[in-house]
Amino acid sequence: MTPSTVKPLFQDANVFDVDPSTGFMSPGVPLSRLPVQWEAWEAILDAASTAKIQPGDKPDITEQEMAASKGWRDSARKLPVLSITDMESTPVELRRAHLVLAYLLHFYVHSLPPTAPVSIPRSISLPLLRVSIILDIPPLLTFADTVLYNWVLRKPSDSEVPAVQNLQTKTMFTGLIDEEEFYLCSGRIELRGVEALELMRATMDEIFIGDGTAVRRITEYLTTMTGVINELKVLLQDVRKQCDPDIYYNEVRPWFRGEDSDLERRKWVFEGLGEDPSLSPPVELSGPSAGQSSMIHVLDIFLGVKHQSPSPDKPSFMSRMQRYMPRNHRLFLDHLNANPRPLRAFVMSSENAELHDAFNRVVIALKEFRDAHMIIATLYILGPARRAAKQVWTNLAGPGEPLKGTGGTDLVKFLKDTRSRTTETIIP
Ligand code: HEM
Repeated sequence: MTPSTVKPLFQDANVFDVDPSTGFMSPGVPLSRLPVQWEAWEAILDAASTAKIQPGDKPDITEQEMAASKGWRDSARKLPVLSITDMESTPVELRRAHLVLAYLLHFYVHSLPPTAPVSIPRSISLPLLRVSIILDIPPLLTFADTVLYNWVLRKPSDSEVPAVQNLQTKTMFTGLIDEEEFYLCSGRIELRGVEALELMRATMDEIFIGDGTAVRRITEYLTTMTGVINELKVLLQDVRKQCDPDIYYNEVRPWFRGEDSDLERRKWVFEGLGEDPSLSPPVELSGPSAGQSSMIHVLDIFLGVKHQSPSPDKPSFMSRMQRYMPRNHRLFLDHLNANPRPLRAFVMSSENAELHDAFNRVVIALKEFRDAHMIIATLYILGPARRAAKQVWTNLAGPGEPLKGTGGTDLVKFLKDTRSRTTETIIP
């Protein structure tokens, strides 16, 4: 294959909804309220926040709080099934609709008493299933809903690219700064990562040229990228500044559980599903995880980090998480994966010591990002789980079984594995 016959991989990034300024984040401020036709959804979502609906398995939940939840759920159940026909060709409305309906779904399911059957009313289930089919993502809360399409500007700005510190979260379960900072930490990483995307694009272009000048330029790009990934690590560690681990674990995280993390292993029933032949039951429902961040997946693909599944007949967690990404971002990852000239092979065949070093330093930076991430996961999940009077996660797992992540993973083993896979990418 000659350079002239090969189309650079990143050339059509826009086609995949990867914006040159905001990367995987919405290219402009996302729609913050649906048009009046769907105001009933927005209004009932506001009502959940105003009534301060609490998780049904909150250890010290009061009679009053249970009554408020029940009142809210009754109102949600009484809503009419609104048609989505008029938004079908308007992606920004579809995305906001998915977000609003998914928050409603999680409010509904997780405010139920812990042993009540999970039966999602038609008013929520039918439009959510329909919107999800068009968007080609599962009908529950995803990373895109909580982060990519869930922000406004803190202060008005003329700049096309929002400054990382100028983001504010739009929709939340608790309204707590801890929840907001949990989302914004990821949002800042997405925005800061845009430079890494640009460096990847430039690197791929140079690989297609492949001469001595290209090797020198790639070495420079990789060196810059190491600095960017180090900054992503700092942004991750900064979550500790305003997100308290116990508040996160006890008050925010319970809202995120998917069907596969349900404490009572209840099946989620989507009412009305059988009355519309175009709908089929969801296959798998994992809660939102930053494991759905395309940014980290792109870095893995670019560097050649290969994640493996614990069993050969099951997809790896990372490939499973791609099902939860916006469809075009998933296609972008497939496109990059099909790269006929991967960077790692190019570096190995170049036999250039400086390029080797620069490549390995990027891999080490990503490994160090994962080291920091493990410390964060320990601080925000393992620590509070041990401290919690009622250890919900260990209850789920049963005595002697490992602690589970939001995506249903054996948390510690899984995070150690992804880190090992990163280390294995270093060129000896
Ligand atoms: C307080 C902050 C965070 C906590 C408590 C946390 C926790 C976790 C947990 C428990 C998992 C296991 C998978 C699951 O079941 O969901 C996970 C995976 C993952 N998280 Fe986080 N996370 C945090 C922030 C972030 C951020 C900001 C990012 C980057 C945008 C990130 C990226 C990932 C990735 C890529 C995975 C897949 C495993 C890997 O690549 O190593 N996380 N996280």
